[in-house]
Amino acid sequence: MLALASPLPVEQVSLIEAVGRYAAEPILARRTQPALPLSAMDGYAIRFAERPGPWTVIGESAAGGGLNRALAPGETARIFTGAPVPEGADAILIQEEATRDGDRLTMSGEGPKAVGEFVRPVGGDFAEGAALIAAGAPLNPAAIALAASGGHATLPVHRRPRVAILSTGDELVAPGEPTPGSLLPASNGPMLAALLSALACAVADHGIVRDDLAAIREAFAKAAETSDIIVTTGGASVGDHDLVLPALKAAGATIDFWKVAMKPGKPVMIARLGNAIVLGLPGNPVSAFVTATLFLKPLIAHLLGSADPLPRAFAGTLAGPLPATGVRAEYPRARLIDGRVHPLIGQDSAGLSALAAADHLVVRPAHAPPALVGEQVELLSLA
Ligand SMILES: Nc1nc2c(c(=O)[nH]1)N[C@H]1C(S)=C(S)[C@@H](COP(=O)(O)OP(=O)(O)OC[C@H]3O[C@@H](n4cnc5c(N)ncnc54)[C@H](O)[C@@H]3O)O[C@H]1N2
Ligand code: MOO
Repeated sequence: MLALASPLPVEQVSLIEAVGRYAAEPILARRTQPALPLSAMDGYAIRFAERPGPWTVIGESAAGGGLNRALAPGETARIFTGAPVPEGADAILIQEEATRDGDRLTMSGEGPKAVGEFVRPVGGDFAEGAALIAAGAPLNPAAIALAASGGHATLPVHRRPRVAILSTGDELVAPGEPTPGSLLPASNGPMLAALLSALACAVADHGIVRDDLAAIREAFAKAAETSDIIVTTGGASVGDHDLVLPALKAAGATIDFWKVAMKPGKPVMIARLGNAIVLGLPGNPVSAFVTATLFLKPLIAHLLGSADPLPRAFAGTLAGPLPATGVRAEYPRARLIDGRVHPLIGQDSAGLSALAAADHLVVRPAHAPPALVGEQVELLSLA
């Protein structure tokens, strides 16, 4: 799926607009941090070899300022956190360990233990020209701070994918509407919109489309004009009213694959329609959620230029048993409590109650024997 499309075009955006995206090229430091040796504490700038004093206080260095001359032997300067350490000083005596009487200062506590104590050296964080953020690395809040500190007000990133959501099914009504007979609220649209709201993308909800070949085909053609990704739910399986595949073909799409040996999620399909990638997700709410987690999220990360778009599994210990698997890999919903994996009751593909209680998916390979309490399993976080 990832090979079907390349990261979207690059744009230069403000730091805050870059959050949640990925660096489109290596971000280099435009300045050295710290640019001068800075104090890490409030106290006095001293020469280490002169402990325990006494020293004569000759002035003050505050953040944003500095002392206007070097310290001579026997001299010290009052200094504050973030202030430049004057020439001639090589350590900071914190004020809790100092006694001052007018201009006379002596050490009353243990004092610094080595030359350089509480002095942040020039370039201790990074030097001008250093690679701060690698191409394809996530621009999380820490990276944004690093870029700002490195002298950047804007960053090169890939454009946000535009994602269209289409819910198919004659049985669906908008959430909150009456549900007489076999009608039911369309929950997949809001679920996908919620999942996407945490990602750097622009979402357009195209609403509910009836189980009608022409209607679905038209909805595809319209969505393809303005979307990088089209996500559908429902109508993906083999029933007479499952029309997403024929509608895609009628719209001129190239089908890349249909059906994956996974449970839930078996009927998932991937296609190309014009410049858009189509993800046909199953209608069952849990199947739609699991396939959105395993396919849609990585696809968005890939289009945003992530160097590492796939979810990363980690190991956990089972607190409850899991049955043998069949021909499909399985992704049972579980809750991690005190470091142990509790599989949830109600693993049906339509069981939203268990899904909402889950914070992890267990990854179970196909043809696996039953997994017993205490056994190690692979986990994917839903956070
Ligand atoms: N004979 C077979 N039948 C089925 C197979 C199969 O291989 N052979 N696969 C099953 C599997 S696995 C799944 S998963 C489902 C997926 O079916 P569809 O993608 O065609 O989904 P629908 O039939 O349209 O709906 C399934 C289910 O989900 C409800 N639904 C649909 N959309 C929504 C929505 N937006 N919000 C809430 N609920 C929704 C729908 O009412 C159905 O109950 O097929 C199996 N069948
Ligand atoms: O794949 Mo379906 O998602 O087993 O219910």
